[in-house]
Amino acid sequence: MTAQVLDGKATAAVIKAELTDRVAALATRGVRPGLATLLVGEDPGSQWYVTGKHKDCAEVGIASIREDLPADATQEQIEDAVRRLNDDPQCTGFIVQLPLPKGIDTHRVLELIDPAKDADGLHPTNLGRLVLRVNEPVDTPLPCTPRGIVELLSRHGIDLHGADVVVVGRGVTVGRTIGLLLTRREVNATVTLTHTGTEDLAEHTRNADVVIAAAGVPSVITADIVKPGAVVVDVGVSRLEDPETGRSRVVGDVDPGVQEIAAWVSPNPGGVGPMTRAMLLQNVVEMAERRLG
Ligand SMILES: Nc1nc(=O)c2c([nH]1)NC[C@@H]1CN(c3ccc(C(=O)N[C@@H](CCC(=O)O)C(=O)O)cc3)C=[N+]21
Repeated sequence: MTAQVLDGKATAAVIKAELTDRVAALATRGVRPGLATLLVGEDPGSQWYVTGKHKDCAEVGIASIREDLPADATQEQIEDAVRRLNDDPQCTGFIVQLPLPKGIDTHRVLELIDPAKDADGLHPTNLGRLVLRVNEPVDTPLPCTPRGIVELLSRHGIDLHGADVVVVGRGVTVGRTIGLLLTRREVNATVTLTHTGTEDLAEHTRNADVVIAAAGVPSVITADIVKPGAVVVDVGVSRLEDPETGRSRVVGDVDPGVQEIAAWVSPNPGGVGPMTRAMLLQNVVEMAERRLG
């Protein structure tokens, strides 16, 4: 038996179609959401991601603004760019593409973002509000990858009520924040957060109904440590050089053998990545809707 596919690409397309209608409804009320990206430096991977975000915006009718700074931009120049975007009325939400070059104080840059324009949902104010109001209707932007994972599962009819979820990896963008979404009353999962200090990872994952692998370690989740019939979400992104072609390819945290034992597996690419991008658009649309009240 092979696992069913948690199709992030197809699900993201459905969400983008819904957002297209919401953007059109905003237009009738005179509002055009606008996403800006701030990219520092010439890293090809980062440029590729940013270009993708602008394409996504065009697809749903969101205006997009691109600010690129050279790799040797100073802390002050980067902070000035953030202030400009905070003040730009065309920009209703923006992201600072990470990572920033070495020597830049990333936290200082991110804390300068106007929380009402924080499209990533990673500003300390928004993370704090999420913690404080976790079981109230959330009226702040939410972290895109965790939100995308919860949406990917719910749109495949997977009920997490009472499920034992094991999260692997304690990074800020996924591991540390996803438990906040999964333990909201309307989701009601039980969450265990594991990390490199965990004594026996396998003991945790073998008992899990759902494994969310966000460690960034290729094939850390193998078939022998997954419960038969489990749901496995592959968030990890590692780049490995293919010795035959010399080209780099993306590999996830989930070993292909897991497909023989799990009930559901998210492909990578084609799973969580497209959902993250769709949730960025959703945050931007919601921020624009909130401005109208
Ligand atoms: N401020 C900020 N916000 C981010 O959200 C952010 C960031 N910085 N820095 C980098 C990471 C990475 N990230 C991805 C989003 C989508 C895919 C994605 O859609 N991937 C495709 C293709 C993967 C491929 O072939 O390379 C897929 O999974 O199918 C990947 C990675 C957002 N990030």
